[in-house]
Amino acid sequence: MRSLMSCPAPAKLNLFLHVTGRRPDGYHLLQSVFQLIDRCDTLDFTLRGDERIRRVTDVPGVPEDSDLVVRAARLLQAEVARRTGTPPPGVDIALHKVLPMGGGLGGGSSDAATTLLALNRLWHGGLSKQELMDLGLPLGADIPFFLFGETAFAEGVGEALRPVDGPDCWYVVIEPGVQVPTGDIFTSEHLTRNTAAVIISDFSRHFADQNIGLRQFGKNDLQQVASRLFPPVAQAVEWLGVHGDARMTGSGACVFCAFHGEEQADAVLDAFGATAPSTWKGWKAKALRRHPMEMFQSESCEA
Ligand SMILES: C[C@@](CO)(OP(=O)(O)O)[C@H](O)COP(=O)(O)OP(=O)(O)OC[C@H]1O[C@@H](n2ccc(N)nc2=O)[C@H](O)[C@@H]1O
Ligand SMILES: Nc1ncnc2c1ncn2[C@@H]1O[C@H](COP(=O)(O)OP(=O)(O)O)[C@@H](O)[C@H]1O
Repeated sequence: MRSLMSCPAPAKLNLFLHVTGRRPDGYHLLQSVFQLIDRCDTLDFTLRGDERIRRVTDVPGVPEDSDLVVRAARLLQAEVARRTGTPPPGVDIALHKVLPMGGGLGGGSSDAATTLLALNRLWHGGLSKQELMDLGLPLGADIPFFLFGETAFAEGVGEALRPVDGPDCWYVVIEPGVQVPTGDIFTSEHLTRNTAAVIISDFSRHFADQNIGLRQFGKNDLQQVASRLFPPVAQAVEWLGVHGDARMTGSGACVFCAFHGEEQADAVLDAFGATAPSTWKGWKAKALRRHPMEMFQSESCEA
């Protein structure tokens, strides 16, 4: 049996990230806007003749069985088997990582979301978008957003999502050569957990105001803690801050800044090549209104 499907897993940026409280189980209540960008991991799926789920590429630091891609595939396989009475065929998954781990770009969650979308189709699973979101949430709080598939205002731990318009722009993103473990940031005694709640129209009004330009909305409450624990994060914010309103995404470590055009982003990357530390990486990406797998059924995956 052979059916090959090649699919993108895009990164996200948190345009702002407020910690507004804490649930009884210790998880933090957030408000954020998630923005998709056109920098992606790629996953190739090949159906097998048996029922095994295998990752066939090496991902340094992530054993096969703990990879979110493998865990997501196994969850869906069990769910489809429960619904149809027959387990769907196994699959070989080749994961080609481009997105850094512990970067705040949601790479692992995006890989898992793409896996759920691709296998739901390959297996004719018939799960709705909401059912896939519910299945993915226990694996990672960012997974529902990638399945939601468009710029979103997020609340709860990131699972309560509403569509919102983000700015149409280019981003320069810096990877400052460190990996930030999300748990270390949320457990810090220095984290503030009481930012006042905003409403979705506060965000929309901010970017509708012509005088604001690309100045960012709100703040990232995790940035101060990450900067303290990982000084290269603060250094990257300072470096990029010379060129615009720079900020960290998610729990870090990556730092980003918005620009109206690709040429401006290119000019910043020229300066980056000349003056930034050699341990950092810098690249540009365009804001995406929608997930590239939205067109999934027709074009963006070659089945
Ligand atoms: C901060 C965000 C913002 O988009 O993204 P990343 O920076 O990871 O991309 C997410 O909320 C990351 O959610 P998620 O991807 O589920 O985080 P995990 O790595 O599973 O969380 C590691 C640990 O952080 C803590 N944690 C996580 C999320 C949250 N809302 N409250 C928490 O307290 C929990 O202790 C959890 O065990
Ligand atoms: N497919 C995967 N890609 C990346 N990381 C993964 C994957 N599966 C599990 N992980 C684990 O999840 C952690 C967080 O990775 P990632 O989602 O890329 O970063 P972040 O949550 O900071 O955006 C990694 O350090 C790794 O241990």
